[in-house]
Amino acid sequence: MGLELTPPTIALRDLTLGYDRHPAVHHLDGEIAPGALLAICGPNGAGKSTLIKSIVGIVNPMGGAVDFGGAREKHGKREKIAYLPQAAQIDLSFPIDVFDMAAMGLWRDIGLFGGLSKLDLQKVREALASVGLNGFERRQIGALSGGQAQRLLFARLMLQDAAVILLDEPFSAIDERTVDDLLGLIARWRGEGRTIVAVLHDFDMVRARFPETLLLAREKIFWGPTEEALSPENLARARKMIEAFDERASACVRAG
Ligand SMILES: Nc1ncnc2c1ncn2[C@@H]1O[C@H](COP(=O)(O)OP(=O)(O)OP(=O)(O)O)[C@@H](O)[C@H]1O
Repeated sequence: MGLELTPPTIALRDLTLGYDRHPAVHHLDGEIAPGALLAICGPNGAGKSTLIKSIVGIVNPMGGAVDFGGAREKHGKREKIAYLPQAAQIDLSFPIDVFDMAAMGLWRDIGLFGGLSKLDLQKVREALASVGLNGFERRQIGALSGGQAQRLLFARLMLQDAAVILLDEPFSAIDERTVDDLLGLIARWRGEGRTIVAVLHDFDMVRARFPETLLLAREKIFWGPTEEALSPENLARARKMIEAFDERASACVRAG
């Protein structure tokens, strides 16, 4: 599948994010270059999901901005961002089969009530085949294993044909073979010039596959080459930073 739009530079400018006026991410600056393959790492509660959601536009900044350099509106269309939330936030219990679920990746192009053309049907079949789900087209999604469900979600992402793809812990509770297959897809997307940002906890995988890493612990600990980002010193600083926040949190609870 060719890339219709070149990815924008995504600039985070003094970005502060939070919930109910409690900041979760502080004063973050940095740029995600077009075609970047960026891992976001950090302890639990570091603000990784919150950051991803702010790039998608689900969480609004308390301060600063996520700046697409005016490129979010191009050719009369909103720049497409594909987003895969954490598995726990995805409801796979509704009655729909694998084929129709994957085809939902095309809805921006065909509209909610548009029919699928022959070419669309072909695209869906190809996407399912490329994640190893041929033969599963008419299976209800609730009857898939965790790994098969994740393959399906990757097929749907692929059909969105977005210039920017954001993945929040895409490999938790997924077996090694599925992870390898899905990492292969990510490499293919990168080869097509897409920007890919993934929240990941497996440092070995990040070192092997992701050239650039943002190590986050409520604020930027390091953003740059992965080997440096994940140095023992930076990881220790990230842990300390989160512990400091936890202490403050429990002090507030006691005070309340
Ligand atoms: N909807 C929400 N309402 C209030 N607070 C929230 C909400 N979502 C997240 N938070 C808080 O914001 C902080 C950052 O959470 P976030 O989920 O971004 O961290 P994370 O780095 O993705 O963590 P994990 O690795 O555990 O998924 C945490 O203190 C969390 O409790």
